[in-house]
Amino acid sequence: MSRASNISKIIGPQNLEKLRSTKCLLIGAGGIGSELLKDLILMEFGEIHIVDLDTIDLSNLNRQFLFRQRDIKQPKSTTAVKAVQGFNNSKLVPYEGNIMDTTQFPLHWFGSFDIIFNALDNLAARRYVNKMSQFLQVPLLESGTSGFDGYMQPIIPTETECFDCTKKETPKTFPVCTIRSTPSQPIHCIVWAKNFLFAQLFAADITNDADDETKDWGTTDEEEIKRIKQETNELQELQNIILSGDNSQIPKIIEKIFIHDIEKLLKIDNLWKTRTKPVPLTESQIKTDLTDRDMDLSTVWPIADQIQKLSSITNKLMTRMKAENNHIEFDKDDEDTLEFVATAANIRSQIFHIPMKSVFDIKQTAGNIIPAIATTNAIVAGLSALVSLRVLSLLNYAKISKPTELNMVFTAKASNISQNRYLTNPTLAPPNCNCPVCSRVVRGVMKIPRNLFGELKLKDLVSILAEKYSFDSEELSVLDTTGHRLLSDFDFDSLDEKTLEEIKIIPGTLLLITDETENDDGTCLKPLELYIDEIASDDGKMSDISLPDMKIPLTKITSTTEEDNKPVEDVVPQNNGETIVLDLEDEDDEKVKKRKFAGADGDDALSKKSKSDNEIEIIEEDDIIALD
Ligand SMILES: Nc1ncnc2c1ncn2[C@@H]1O[C@H](COP(=O)(O)OP(=O)(O)OP(=O)(O)O)[C@@H](O)[C@H]1O
Ligand SMILES: [Zn+2]
Repeated sequence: MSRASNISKIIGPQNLEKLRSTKCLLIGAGGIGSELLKDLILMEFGEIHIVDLDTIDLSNLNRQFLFRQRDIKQPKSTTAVKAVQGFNNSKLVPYEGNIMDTTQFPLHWFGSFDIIFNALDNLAARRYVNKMSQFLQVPLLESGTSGFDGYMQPIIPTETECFDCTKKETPKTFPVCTIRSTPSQPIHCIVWAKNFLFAQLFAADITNDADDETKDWGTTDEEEIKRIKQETNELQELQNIILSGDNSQIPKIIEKIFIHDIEKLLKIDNLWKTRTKPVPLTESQIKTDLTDRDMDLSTVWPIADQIQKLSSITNKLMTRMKAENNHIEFDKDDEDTLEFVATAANIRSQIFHIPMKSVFDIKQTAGNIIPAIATTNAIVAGLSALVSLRVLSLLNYAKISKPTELNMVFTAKASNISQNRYLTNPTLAPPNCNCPVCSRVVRGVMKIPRNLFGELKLKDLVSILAEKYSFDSEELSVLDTTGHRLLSDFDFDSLDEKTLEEIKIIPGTLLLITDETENDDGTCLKPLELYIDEIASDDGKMSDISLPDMKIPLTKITSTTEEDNKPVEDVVPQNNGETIVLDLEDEDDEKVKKRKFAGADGDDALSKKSKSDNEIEIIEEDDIIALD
């Protein structure tokens, strides 16, 4: 029996025809994405557009079954499409690119799809796609896995919870001083070795922000801050040694980092009142032997071997610098960079009385590797594909009368199967009325003729919006949520005379417009999120600018504290109190809004970022870093 007649039996010939004319977007061609692509093809979706920004790595091959050894370094999206050509009746369209790139993937492009499948691995992209689905009211099937655990959540905009209705694990930030002066866990040393030492020595374009007065050092101890700044400056001298290619100076580099810098730290008495003092290396421990030896990456080496390996690997990287334009990025799959970070982290651990780890273990941490299980990916992708039939109302025997009858799925105590069901499938909840993404704002698209971006001033934009929506222009704040910048509010108007182009409001920018006026009854207008789009015209006029026709609803004023953002129910599976991070990472852009609401001020607001460039982001739990 043919595949089509099988599907036809299940969903009926009419629904099969509908499925064959359905256009879907699949974002991510990794573990879940490869599975989903196969599933969607087998179900005979009419068009499948697949986006991925990455190329294939050796480490993907064990579970991303569409890829082979010969595909390494090839783009995932196009390779995945090539791999399935043989059994495919769907129209397949691959794209190499970042789904958040508004030039390649503008809002209206998302609008051409009937349904979106997320098969991503990071919070930023998930949140972005969630927002696009909310803008356009396109259903989204969100999914993720971590080892044996996984989840799949259909999101029907305005009807069911969105991705941001529930609180997600967000990366934890370590104070600079913990990383730079007082590490107490292996991860502190790994972050130091990767983000500070390696970046400073080998990423030549690293900016020196040691003099940044506004930087949050995580300490007010002047002496300590002074030491951190001085250390950064001195490291730049070490980078010069690396650039010189003079390998006779390698022992000097190691001596400076693991003896002199530690001795300086020891002089800051305050740091060691309640902590065990670090013990610097001794000069006799520092090797001049630069021979590169093969070592077992799964064992913890003695300190002498760590030092010898660090010397030899520094030598190797020094040589590579010349050939690689004086810039080497850390890459978990680049053994030299990994071994540098691992040995430097371990030597620092030894100095601070922290257990050392094997290179293999450090690779998991520094490379942000969350064990991926092919079967979990297959289960989650399969559920996502099957549930899409209900979302699209193509399963006559499982029709829903309202979207909240749909189910989401997540594993419950997957690693302890005997005591629990493997899968839990609660029905969907309605949107969380406190959700900053789907409930607290109204949305729309503002279309501006292309030629006006260089003419229209911010103040013109403010008055157009004020007139259209009866905002009080004096009380209006404009926040660029894409670039995390406050552009204008009642006590910050220095950008008002600038053109949109000058302040980088471009097609794809998301603006949050808030009228801060509080009515007597404690209500205010809901904030408006606008997607800025262009009209492809070079002689457009102000009257061509289009804004959605709508009345902005009133809302009760609530404070924007963490409490308010509390989810109705936490749907991210919890395992015996342990946090399971479902492949989430990156920043919480709502924080930016909150910071702004709390009163971002001053002329530096334009350059104000959500976090300082040097802040180091870590997901909870010892072994997962979200750094890149
Ligand atoms: N912003 C984005 N735009 C497009 N594709 C993205 C974006 N962010 C992540 N991806 C893709 O999503 C996929 C997620 O797949 P998966 O979780 O299996 O990760 P992986 O990189 O393939 O595996 P691992 O991280 O375990 O080595 C990746 O192929 C990644 O390139
Ligand atoms: Zn929401």
